[in-house]
Amino acid sequence: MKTAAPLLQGKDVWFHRNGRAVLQGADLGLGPGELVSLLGANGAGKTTLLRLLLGFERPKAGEVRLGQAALRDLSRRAIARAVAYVPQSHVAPFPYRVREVIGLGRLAVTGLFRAPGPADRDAVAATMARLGIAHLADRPYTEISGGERQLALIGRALAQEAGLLVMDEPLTGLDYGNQLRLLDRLAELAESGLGILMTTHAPDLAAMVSTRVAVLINGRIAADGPPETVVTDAMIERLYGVTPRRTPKRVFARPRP
Ligand SMILES: Nc1ncnc2c1ncn2[C@@H]1O[C@H](COP(=O)(O)OP(=O)(O)OP(=O)(O)O)[C@@H](O)[C@H]1O
Repeated sequence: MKTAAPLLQGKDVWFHRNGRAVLQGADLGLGPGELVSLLGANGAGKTTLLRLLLGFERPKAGEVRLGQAALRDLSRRAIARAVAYVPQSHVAPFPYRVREVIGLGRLAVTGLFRAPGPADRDAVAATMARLGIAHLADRPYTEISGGERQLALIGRALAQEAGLLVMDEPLTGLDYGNQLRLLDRLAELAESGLGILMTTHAPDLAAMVSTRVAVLINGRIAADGPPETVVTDAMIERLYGVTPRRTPKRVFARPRP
């Protein structure tokens, strides 16, 4: 990472959509070396909170701060130098090669009006090596697997040289193996100093790797702390309205001998 990441912090954030209060005083922070999972039921407002933390939307009340500055006072480029965003996995309309997708991250560093130079090509190569995807460099982004696509998007974010990474449901659509592999990569990146905030619908997986788990309920962060204190049976019931199951449920009666 280029510089120590500043703290990104949403403080008492309020936001309305269609006259409905989606966020009602949410507090959430992200610092270097943290891997924070944000849990919440469908429609709870997780993506909305991420968009506010990234400066794509402005809170109706409260504020978002990046280091010493209010986010609203910073340019899009200044924010992008500090905070990279990996949106929900998508299929690109154009078959860019993986190295080109990652190269797009350099725009935040070089600006739009300078052609990429050897330093940019080196940065892209180093990023692919770091993520173990150098062998995919010349493959079209549209023809790689969901797990590989997710790594390419993380590569694009890392090439931006931002110290903080915000990801929206990175586990969605990945098979169990790729989910675990991706989480291991994210844990390694956090150990190397990157601050990572991700939304997820997989509390058990989040609990395995996160340094903190935050829970969004009724527009507020209802809990935020170490996984073992937050991801409890009681919290799962409160979040999703179900009792967690760890043993298989027998649907059919056993045949009589
Ligand atoms: N573009 C939009 N226009 C209007 N309402 C929206 C829009 N996007 C989201 N909403 C509404 O805002 C609320 C919060 O949505 P948001 O996408 O932030 O939730 P989420 O927790 O990320 O949900 P999910 O887990 O289903 O992805 C929901 O009620 C949703 O219907």
